[in-house]
Amino acid sequence: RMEPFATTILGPDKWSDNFPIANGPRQSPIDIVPGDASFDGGLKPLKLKYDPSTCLEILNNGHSFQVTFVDDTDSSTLTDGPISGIYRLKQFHFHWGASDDKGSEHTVAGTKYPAELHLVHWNTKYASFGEAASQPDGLAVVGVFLKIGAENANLQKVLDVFDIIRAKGKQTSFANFDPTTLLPGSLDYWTYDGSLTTPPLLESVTWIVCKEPISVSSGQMAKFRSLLFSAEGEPECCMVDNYRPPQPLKGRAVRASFK
Ligand SMILES: NS(=O)(=O)c1ccc(C(=O)NCc2ccccc2F)cc1
Ligand SMILES: [Zn+2]
Repeated sequence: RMEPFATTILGPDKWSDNFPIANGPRQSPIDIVPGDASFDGGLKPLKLKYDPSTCLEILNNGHSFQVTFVDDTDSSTLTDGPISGIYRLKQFHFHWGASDDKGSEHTVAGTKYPAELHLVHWNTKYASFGEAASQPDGLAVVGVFLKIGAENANLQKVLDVFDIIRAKGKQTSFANFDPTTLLPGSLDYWTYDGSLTTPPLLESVTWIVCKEPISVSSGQMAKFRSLLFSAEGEPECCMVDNYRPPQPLKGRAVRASFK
């Protein structure tokens, strides 16, 4: 059985050697058990306002691919939901498996989805993403599950540039993409206090996980798996299983925005 991130120097089981916070009190992802989540009528609907003109580039960073946004103004923001203040969109990326039966980081009553989208935002009460990332209320990540079904035309716009960013370190300009097109019809969500799911695993994330998945076709999932963990000139290593498994809840409450 291939351990997740087996192809990187440090698999998730070994992250605690260099990042002791890996065994901390608010680590992510988690298994979300809908029956254990408590409905909170005080939770506001998510307000996501994205300006496609802030979309900048797409890059293969060696553990996922990410689409990065210009974040020097409040053009693309997350407000309301479980958070207070204004959080700016920095980037979005995905996690996925070697096969359609795994790949998501969060699970729902033990169910794994083939992939999970993360839209990463930082609290503008801090000066930068880097500073916010070290604060308990610094980041807010919206998670969206991908479920095998109809081909997703909006997602395809991202997959169409994969041949250019196939290897680690490759990047290309990527303009006028609207991440709103990757959101499900319903923005019902679960929320809990967590962390980055890759090193440095900082415990600075308010997680907002949408209940409704978006669709992806099996062929599109194959395209995700055509990316490489390896750089040009290195032995080719397919980018798959770049997900951290669920971590202990350690007494945390998971709240639901819906009944
Ligand atoms: N999978 S996820 O939880 O959504 C996640 C989101 C962002 C990062 C990140 O930006 N890491 C680099 C980084 C970390 C801290 C400070 C600056 C950085 F660039 C890592 C994981
Ligand atoms: Zn992520």
